[in-house]
Amino acid sequence: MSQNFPIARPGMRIGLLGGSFDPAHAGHAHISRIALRRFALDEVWWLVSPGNPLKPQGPAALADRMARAREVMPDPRVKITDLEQRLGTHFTADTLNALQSHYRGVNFVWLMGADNLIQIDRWDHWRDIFQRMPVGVLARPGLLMRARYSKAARVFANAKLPGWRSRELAGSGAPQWCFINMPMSAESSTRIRAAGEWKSPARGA
Ligand SMILES: Nc1ncnc2c1ncn2[C@@H]1O[C@H](COP(=O)(O)OP(=O)(O)OP(=O)(O)O)[C@@H](O)[C@H]1O
Ligand SMILES: O=C(O)c1ccc[n+]([C@@H]2O[C@H](COP(=O)([O-])O)[C@@H](O)[C@H]2O)c1
Repeated sequence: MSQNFPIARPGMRIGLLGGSFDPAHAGHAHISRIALRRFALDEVWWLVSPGNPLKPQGPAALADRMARAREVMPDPRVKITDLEQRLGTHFTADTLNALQSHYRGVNFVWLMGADNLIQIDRWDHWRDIFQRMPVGVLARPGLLMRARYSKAARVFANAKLPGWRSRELAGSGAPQWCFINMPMSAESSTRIRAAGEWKSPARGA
């Protein structure tokens, strides 16, 4: 299954940012750059998903979302991938399992915005995600308190690494997670779609 899979050497520190990217925007680019620096990562891989299992309306065509993502994020340290499509996985826990099996010895970190920390307890096998690899959470406007008191934050309270130790996260075992409070971007795909600024020929149901 290695055809067209990005290359990664054992020991590399790679952040995985999963998302619909429908479309990709400056907020994704912003948190990727912050994650590279604050978690001392070698690379960030965007996992442009075939579709979020919790969203009833399918996203725009994968090829269109990939093309837009490449325009938005030309930084060579950030790889735009359709790995979930290639792996045939839909749930994040399955994707991370498959990637760890394929890339033995690579230090992966699951990255997500604060909105997803708030709702991750609705994801399939969500505790396994925290048990499997370190998790880096990036602040999103207006969500600080809800994120702090979210179920996931409470369940894994003892595994929280303080922000000033963020550079240790990628090399640490799991469960371990870290919340980064930084200058935030208010951009969202919802706003861009609502403004009619993103049109894709194919949109799934
Ligand atoms: N402005 C932002 N600040 C912090 N995190 C963000 C931001 N935009 C997106 N993210 C995070 O990036 C990942 C992928 O996001 P996604 O593709 O769903 O974009 P979105 O703008 O949240 O989309 P939508 O508005 O359709 O929900 C998620 O973990 C999300 O929390
Ligand atoms: O595994 C799940 O149950 C699950 C449920 C909802 C969302 N996710 C993942 O969370 C990431 C963010 O999704 P989205 O649609 O908010 O960009 C993306 O990689 C999704 O596949 C995963």
